[in-house]
Amino acid sequence: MSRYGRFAHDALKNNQLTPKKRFGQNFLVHRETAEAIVRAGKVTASDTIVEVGVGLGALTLPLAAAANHVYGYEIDSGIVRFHEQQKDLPENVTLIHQDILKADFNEIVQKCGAGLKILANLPYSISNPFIFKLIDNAHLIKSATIMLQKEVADRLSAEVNTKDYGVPTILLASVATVDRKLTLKPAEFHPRPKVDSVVITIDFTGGPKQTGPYDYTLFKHIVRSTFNQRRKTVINTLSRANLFGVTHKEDKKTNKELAHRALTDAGIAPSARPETLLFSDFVRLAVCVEKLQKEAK
Ligand SMILES: C[S@@+](CC[C@H](N)C(=O)[O-])C[C@H]1O[C@@H](n2cnc3c(N)ncnc32)[C@H](O)[C@@H]1O
Repeated sequence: MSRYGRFAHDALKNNQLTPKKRFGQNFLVHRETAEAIVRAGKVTASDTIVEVGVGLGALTLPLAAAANHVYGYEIDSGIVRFHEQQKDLPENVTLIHQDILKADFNEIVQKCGAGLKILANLPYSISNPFIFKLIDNAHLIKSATIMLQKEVADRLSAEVNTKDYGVPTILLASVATVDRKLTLKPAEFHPRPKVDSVVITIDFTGGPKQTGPYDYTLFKHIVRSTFNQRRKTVINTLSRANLFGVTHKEDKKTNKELAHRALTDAGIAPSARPETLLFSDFVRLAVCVEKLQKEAK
C-alpha cells in the first residue's frame, strides 16, 4: 500500500470513519495521481479553486500547493470534524460544510470571484445531478476538471449516433467543450470502486460557435422529450411533446402536422431518430418550433 493509501486507511480507522457508499467515498491513494489531476486542471498560483468533496484531503493538499486559495466543500460531518481536530489543512484552504447540490453558485462566485474553476474527485453518487447543475450555472464557470465513473464520462463525450449519445451529451455541448485527460484504475482508490474512472475537463469558455439567439428552455424541452423515447422517430415524440398548445384528442393530427412542419423547416427528416441529430440540429428545430408557436398565437 502506498504512503497515501496507508494514511487514508489509518485516518479512517483511527477516527472511526467508515467510507460511506452513499457519499461516494473512494479516496485517492497515490499522491502522483492527485498531482496529475491538478496538472490536468491547469491550476496556477493566481487561481481560486472550488473543490467538491475534500475527503481526507488527498487532492486538496496539491491543489493548495498550486493555487492561491481553495474553497473545499464537504458534506460529511465526520470528515469535517476530522479536519477541525487535526488542523491538517493549509491556511489557504477554507473548508465549507455543505452539500454542493444545495449550494447557490451565485454565492460561491461572491466568495471565489468570477469565472469559477472547479476541481473534484467527484462522488459517484452525485455525478449526474452535479453535471446538470454545472450546465444550469454555465455562465458562472470557467472550467471544471472532474473525475467520473468511466461510463458517465463516455456519455458526456459521446459521438453522435452511438448508444452513449443522449441528453447530457447535447446539453453539455450547448454550453461547453469536453476534453478527456486521464483514465484511472480501481487500485487508485480506497476502497476500490468496481469500475475505471476518467478525468475530464469541461471548458465553459470554449462553448459552441455562436448559433444566434434561441429559446434555451424550449431547446432543453425538445431534447429531453425526444430522448425520453429514443427508439421512436422524432416526428412521433415531437407530436406528443405539448409544443403547440393543441391538447384535444381529436387534434392529434394538428400536432403531427405542426411537428412535421417544424422538422422540415429545420431540414430534419421526420423519420430521424434523436441520436442521429447534432446539437446544432436541435437548435434549428427549437427556432422553427418557436416560430410556429408564435404564428399560432
Ligand atoms: C470520491 S471522494 C473524494 C475525496 C478526496 N477528494 C479524494 O480525492 O480522495 C468524494 C468526497 O465527496 C464528499 N461528498 C459526497 N457528496 C457530497 C456533496 N453532495 N457535497 C459535498 N461533498 C460531497 C464525500 O463525503 C467524499 O469526501
